[in-house]
Amino acid sequence: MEEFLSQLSDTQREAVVNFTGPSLIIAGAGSGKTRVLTYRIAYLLNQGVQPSSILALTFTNKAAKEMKERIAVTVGVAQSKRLRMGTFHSIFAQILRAEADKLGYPSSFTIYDTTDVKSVIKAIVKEKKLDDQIYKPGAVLSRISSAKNNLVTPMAYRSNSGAMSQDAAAKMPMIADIYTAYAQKCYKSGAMDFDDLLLNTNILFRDFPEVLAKYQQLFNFILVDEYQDTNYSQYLIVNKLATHHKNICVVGDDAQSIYSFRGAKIENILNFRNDYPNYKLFKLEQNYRSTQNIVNAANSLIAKNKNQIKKVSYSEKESGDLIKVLRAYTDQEEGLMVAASIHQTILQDQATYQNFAILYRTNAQSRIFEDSLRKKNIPYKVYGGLSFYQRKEIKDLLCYFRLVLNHNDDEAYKRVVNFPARGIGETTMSRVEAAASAKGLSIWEAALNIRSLDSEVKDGAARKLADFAAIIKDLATEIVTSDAYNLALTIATKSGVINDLRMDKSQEGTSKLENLEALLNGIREFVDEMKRAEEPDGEPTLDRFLETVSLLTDADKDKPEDKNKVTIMTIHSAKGLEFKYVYLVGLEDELFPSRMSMNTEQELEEERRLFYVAITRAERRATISYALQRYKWGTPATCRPSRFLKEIDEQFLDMGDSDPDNESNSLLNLSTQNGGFTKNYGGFSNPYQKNVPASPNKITSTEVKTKLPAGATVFNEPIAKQFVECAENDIVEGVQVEHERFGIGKVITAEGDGPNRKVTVFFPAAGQKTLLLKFAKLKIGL
Ligand SMILES: Nc1ncnc2c1ncn2[C@@H]1O[C@H](COP(=O)(O)OP(=O)(O)OP(=O)(O)O)[C@@H](O)[C@H]1O
Repeated sequence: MEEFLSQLSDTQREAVVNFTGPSLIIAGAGSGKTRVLTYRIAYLLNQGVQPSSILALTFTNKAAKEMKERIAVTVGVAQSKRLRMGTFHSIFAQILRAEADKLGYPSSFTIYDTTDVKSVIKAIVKEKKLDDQIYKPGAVLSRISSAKNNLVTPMAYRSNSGAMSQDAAAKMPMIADIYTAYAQKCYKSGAMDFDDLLLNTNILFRDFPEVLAKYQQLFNFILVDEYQDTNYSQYLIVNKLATHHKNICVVGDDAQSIYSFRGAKIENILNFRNDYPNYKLFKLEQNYRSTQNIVNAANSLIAKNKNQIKKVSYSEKESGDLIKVLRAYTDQEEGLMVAASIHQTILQDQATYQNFAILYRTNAQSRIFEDSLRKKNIPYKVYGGLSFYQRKEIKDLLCYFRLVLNHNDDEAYKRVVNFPARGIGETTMSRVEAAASAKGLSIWEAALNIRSLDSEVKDGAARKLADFAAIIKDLATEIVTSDAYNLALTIATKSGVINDLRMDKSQEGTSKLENLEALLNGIREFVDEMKRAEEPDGEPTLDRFLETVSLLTDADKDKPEDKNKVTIMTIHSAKGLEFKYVYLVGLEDELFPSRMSMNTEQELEEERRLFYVAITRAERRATISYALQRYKWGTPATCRPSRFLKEIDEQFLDMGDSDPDNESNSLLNLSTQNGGFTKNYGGFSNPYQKNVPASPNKITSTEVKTKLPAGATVFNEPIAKQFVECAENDIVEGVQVEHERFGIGKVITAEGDGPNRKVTVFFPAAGQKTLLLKFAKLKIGL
């Protein structure tokens, strides 16, 4: 024990050994809060505290797993495996399963993912004959989710004047109706969405004091990581559970609160002192991750936020490199510059791919970086893309699993009833759905009695529905005797899914079959792992597996084969992670800070916190980039460097290459008169005003200037003396070309033959264009 305590600083050790009563650990970025939490738990176990009486709530399942593994090394697996440790959603899903009957749910309730939720909402909007252009599933979902996270039930919603007037202002006055119908549909389907897991836990604790008392007694020590990003619903659960023993320890950094759009309330951490007046405060201020320049730059920016708990974050590491700012003329060029810089760093520093992360504000920015990394043969992984479990064939089979376990799951029923094809058409299904809605039944129940509910359904169709039900019922008989893997395999076979894909000999069919195999292998691993771990609270059942899949967060989806790759992700997903080299890209106003979050000071403060999180992910070097022109809806638009650039103390920045007098780093060496890049910079002064090319002839992006001035250079090479006609295949990557309208440019890619040859050219005066040589007459430069 002494040995691991010696791995902590004095302040960290204090935060570990003072484990009774309420504790607030305010931890700056990189100050070792994960280490402190892990050791605090290990310390508790070492003091003889029962593992089952410790509840530790983390932000991702991956974080919980890693912490458990570290604890196991210190105190042994026997102890660590009995800890209640995981995300809010996974821990309370388990508690809800154990207590489901009290709320009228089956213990095998389904957890609806976002796709399911949106599909339910779509069906309701259709049923109610509302305008689907106004009541878009995403917008409706966000209203419902926000209501749930503030514990506003459908009944309370109508009398909540704030919510109602907000809906009226957004021209969506029917949200209350949709919310009510949505809650009813989920209930009769025996399904909960993510927000329900928290809302229903609160309802359970409110309506069943004896249940609350049981868990209050049980959880003697409660620890919450990333407390700054808890929402109201989570806050209440924690507070209720802690009232008995009051051994509550929350860890967080108000400067890293970045989830207000999901209902997170920074007030939770700011108000801890009021909730527990006799709390102990521990401030972890030394950053062990980053160099001094990185920490100081981050501090200089976050200091602009008014709303924060005072702390001094410092690093005792070397001062390190200044934060390099890359200025690109276009988004395309930004991609190339970042890829080139990664390539160069790998060679210079002997770094490996996994040391790098490219962080951006919105997912849509990923494509450009994917393209540029691919061109340089740099392997990468994108977080937050379409997950394996959302692929059609995988989701189909998962829906079979769900339906077998919970026949009332409407979304699963609709998805698989006619897959593989069973001749159950849309007409039959819309009749079944209408009957179910009219009678308040699930689709399963309505389908079983369809002839008596809707006499127009033909005997043949009713028989097919009955045959389908027989298959599902037959599969359900296997639940008790089979583990997850055997049950999954039986379902995949008897449902006809595997056979259907086997018949499809196309490449796509083969790859779908391989995906199914991967899913089944995954289930086998899950079973083996659970058996090995001898988890006390559960058998390796299929519903357990489904729950694990439903509650995966992006961070949990990392695959072993993706280990040594550059990571491309949003800043939100980068929370809690660290990389030697971080590229923070797209630092332009309206992109970062986002256009959606520039309206109030609070919104801007959250964007600033996002920037703080991003920069503090870097251990050794942080690089920032921005482009002066970016494609928006198919047309190039000029951009203005982010206001945050101006807010960072200049002394920590290296503006070197983005100086117009010294543009050697830029792949483009444009003359000062090039069209499309001029912009009113709104009087910004240093650090980047000096980088904006002076532009005597103001040309807007729509005015294309086709001729470059004599002596101008393109791509750091002199412009060809003359341009002549040539064969299509002579136009290859790297050559200079001239286009009638767009002027002179350089070929970036070329593919295909003869007149069908397709080329992508960057024209300094007109941006990037993809042209078919059949139509575009290009001359080649000599
Ligand atoms: N006492 C210490 N001595 C040396 N290194 C430490 C110490 N404490 C933590 N570290 C290291 O510092 C880095 C940051 O620690 P950790 O990830 O726990 O920070 P954090 O507070 O969770 O960061 P963030 O909130 O920014 O995600 C890790 O690489 C960790 O190993």
